[in-house]
Amino acid sequence: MKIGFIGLGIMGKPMSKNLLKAGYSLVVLDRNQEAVAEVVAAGAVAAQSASEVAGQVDVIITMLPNSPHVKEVVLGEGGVIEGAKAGTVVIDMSSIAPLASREIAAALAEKQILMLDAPVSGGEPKAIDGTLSVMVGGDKAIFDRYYDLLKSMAGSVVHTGDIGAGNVTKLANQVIVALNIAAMSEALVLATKAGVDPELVFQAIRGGLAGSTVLEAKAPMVLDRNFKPGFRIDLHIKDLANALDTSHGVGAQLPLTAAVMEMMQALKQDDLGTADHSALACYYEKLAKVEVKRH
Ligand SMILES: NC(=O)c1ccc[n+]([C@@H]2O[C@H](COP(=O)([O-])OP(=O)(O)OC[C@H]3O[C@@H](n4cnc5c(N)ncnc54)[C@H](O)[C@@H]3O)[C@@H](O)[C@H]2O)c1
Ligand SMILES: O=C(O)[C@H](O)CO
Repeated sequence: MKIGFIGLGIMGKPMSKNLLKAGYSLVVLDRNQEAVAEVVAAGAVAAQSASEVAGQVDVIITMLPNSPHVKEVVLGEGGVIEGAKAGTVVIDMSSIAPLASREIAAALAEKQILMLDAPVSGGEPKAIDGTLSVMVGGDKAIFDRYYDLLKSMAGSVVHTGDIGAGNVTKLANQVIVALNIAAMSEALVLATKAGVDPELVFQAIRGGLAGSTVLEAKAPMVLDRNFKPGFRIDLHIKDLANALDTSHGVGAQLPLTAAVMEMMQALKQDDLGTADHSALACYYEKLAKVEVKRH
């Protein structure tokens, strides 16, 4: 099967390489020509525009930063909608606003182009290993048809409802991840300030009830002072903004999410927007005038 893949960033590059390894033929596009060259060297063919990608394939995967990027690439001038024939399927794996997914799907439906929203969790390490968690919204029959394709990049692929449900699920994921990193940061700063080695605290608690995937992935980054993304604070601000917007629309209250959003915005003001979201620890460190690190 020939697949289009648009967006070869931190996540899209390893995901596209896993599709090549699984035997799919790929037509790829990104603004970053270095990323394109790397995936072409692994066996893909490059295209010059999204409409050119769409003209050569039956399925197009997008892995772009946010709603405006997906709208531009799919519906804009030279976009997917201009090159795709009726029956083509767009699988948007970016994390975008659920409302935007529904709007893009409705515009595509006017040309009989189908869509799934299929955002992912697991970060760069799981994108490389092909063990991402994929959460999918859209027609169940289309989900079933493309389950194997998605599974070749993932450890789990779960259909959570109609179009937009994938991104609602991803917002729930992002709330949990943000609050977990905040809790971890708060705890490690407390221990450090109280004179206990944070590395020993991590070793002591990781097997207990406080242990988590977030603690395993992010505590070592804080202890090593390694804030290379990973997942940028800027992108997490985007997700929390989408979560807060969605919560207002549906009448849910997210007081902890709102608090962590303010912390992330303060870090962006301190020029940490491009740092990994584990740099949330720096917010607490600044308040407590202490640094969490291995002794
Ligand atoms: N990084 C993570 O750990 C992670 C994990 C899960 C989900 N996500 C989500 O996945 C999506 C992608 O994240 P990422 O970290 O790979 O971002 P990234 O910024 O590394 O990659 C985005 C890519 O899209 C390309 N791009 C942007 N606009 C384009 C356009 N108009 N035409 C062609 N290419 C264009 C960029 O050049 C870049 O290579 C985001 O929605 C993010 O929230 C990221
Ligand atoms: O779940 C994840 O992979 C991170 O929170 C980035 O989206």
